[in-house]
Amino acid sequence: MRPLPPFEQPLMEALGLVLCEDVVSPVSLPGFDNSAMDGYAVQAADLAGASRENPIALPVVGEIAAGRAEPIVVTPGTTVRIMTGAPMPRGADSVVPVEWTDGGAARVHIAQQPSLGASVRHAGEDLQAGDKVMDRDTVLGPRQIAVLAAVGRARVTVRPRPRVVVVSTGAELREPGTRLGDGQIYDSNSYTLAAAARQAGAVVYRVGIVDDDPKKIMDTLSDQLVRADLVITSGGVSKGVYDVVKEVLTKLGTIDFPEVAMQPGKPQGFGVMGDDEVPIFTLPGNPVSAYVSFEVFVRPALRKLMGAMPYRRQTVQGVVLDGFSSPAGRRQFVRASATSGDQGWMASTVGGHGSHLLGGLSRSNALIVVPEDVTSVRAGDQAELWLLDEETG
Ligand SMILES: Nc1nc2c(c(=O)[nH]1)N[C@H]1C(S)=C(S)[C@@H](COP(=O)(O)OP(=O)(O)OC[C@H]3O[C@@H](n4cnc5c(N)ncnc54)[C@H](O)[C@@H]3O)O[C@H]1N2
Ligand code: MOO
Ligand SMILES: [Mg+2]
Repeated sequence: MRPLPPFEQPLMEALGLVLCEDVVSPVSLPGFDNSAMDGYAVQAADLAGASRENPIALPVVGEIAAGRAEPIVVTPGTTVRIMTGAPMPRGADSVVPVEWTDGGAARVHIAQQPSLGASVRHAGEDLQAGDKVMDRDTVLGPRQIAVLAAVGRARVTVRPRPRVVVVSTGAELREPGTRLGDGQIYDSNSYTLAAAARQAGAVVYRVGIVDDDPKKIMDTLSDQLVRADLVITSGGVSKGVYDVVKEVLTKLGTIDFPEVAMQPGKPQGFGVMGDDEVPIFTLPGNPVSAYVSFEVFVRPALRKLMGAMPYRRQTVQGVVLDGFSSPAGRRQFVRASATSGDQGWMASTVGGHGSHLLGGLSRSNALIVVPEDVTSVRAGDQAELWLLDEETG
């Protein structure tokens, strides 16, 4: 699986994406000497000895607002009213803030001498034309977008959002908003996975429900391939008579269906489909298994397609507040509610451990990771916590 080929995007569309060029600034910042204060541009030497008791009066020979380039010169013994961000007039070396003055328009009384150069922001003090301001592979967030805009970039070269097709398999599934018949349940997985993929930066096509019918699954997946950079299915990968996803995909692609030593999320599938070798994850159907599998396998894969390498999940160490047992030989991901306070991170389990138990999922914001060789976690034990809801734009 390789990162998607880069293309040029308008700056705002690049939010959350990975930069694919080194950015060199064509301009200096600031671009010109300008005032840091609303006040008066002066020659500091004119104000020697100025005090509240004995202010020095200067004639105001003009005014410069931000955005104006007035051809005014501050000669000795004169001043120009100036606003924050306005270009410094020739001749002036310092700015007196309006608070040190009586605010006069034609003539101003100044009660304090500024130090030489005070409140002047110098051309190029922030960065120089020709400076490299950003490295390729940077993930573009608000702070990076700020710098790109400030140096005048309207478009940047980034890797695109992966197009992700999400399919739920299962004859028992119905769309939310419709009536359930006997034995039927609402399809939550396609929503879970679509939401998670979109939040991770993908453009998502939620195809929804396909029956456990090999031909229907085959036709749907073949049809969807044209618009997919990645396909995610859920359900039908265990040992049931109607778990037909494996059978179909063996014909459509080169896919492995391993059992992974984790809980939830034991039955998994990953491989490539079609002539373009589109990657596909076949996640287990149990709702919590599907979600945890997304976090463990799909999120890093999306980041790789987007070019962010290597993917490093933010994890913290925290104290587990309630004890539980954990299966031997499987890495367990336990949904939890985590908070950080004076004592560091603390986590309580929510909603039970069964991979069908969805009720508590909405109250969780973390996963407690229990290593394969640990079979019991006691209240007060330290554990690794995965903080969920990482946003990438
Ligand atoms: N004999 C065995 N049975 C099972 C094993 C096993 O090792 N041997 N593994 C269990 C584990 S662990 C898991 S996880 C599940 C995986 O099942 P499948 O991937 O085959 O998924 P399904 O059978 O289609 O569904 C399982 C379960 O999840 C519900 N489901 C499915 N899709 C959705 C959806 N889109 N939205 C909400 N809920 C969904 C489905 O109704 C089933 O209850 O297999 C165990 N069995
Ligand atoms: O591995 Mo299954 O995903 O535990 O329920
Ligand atoms: Mg099954």
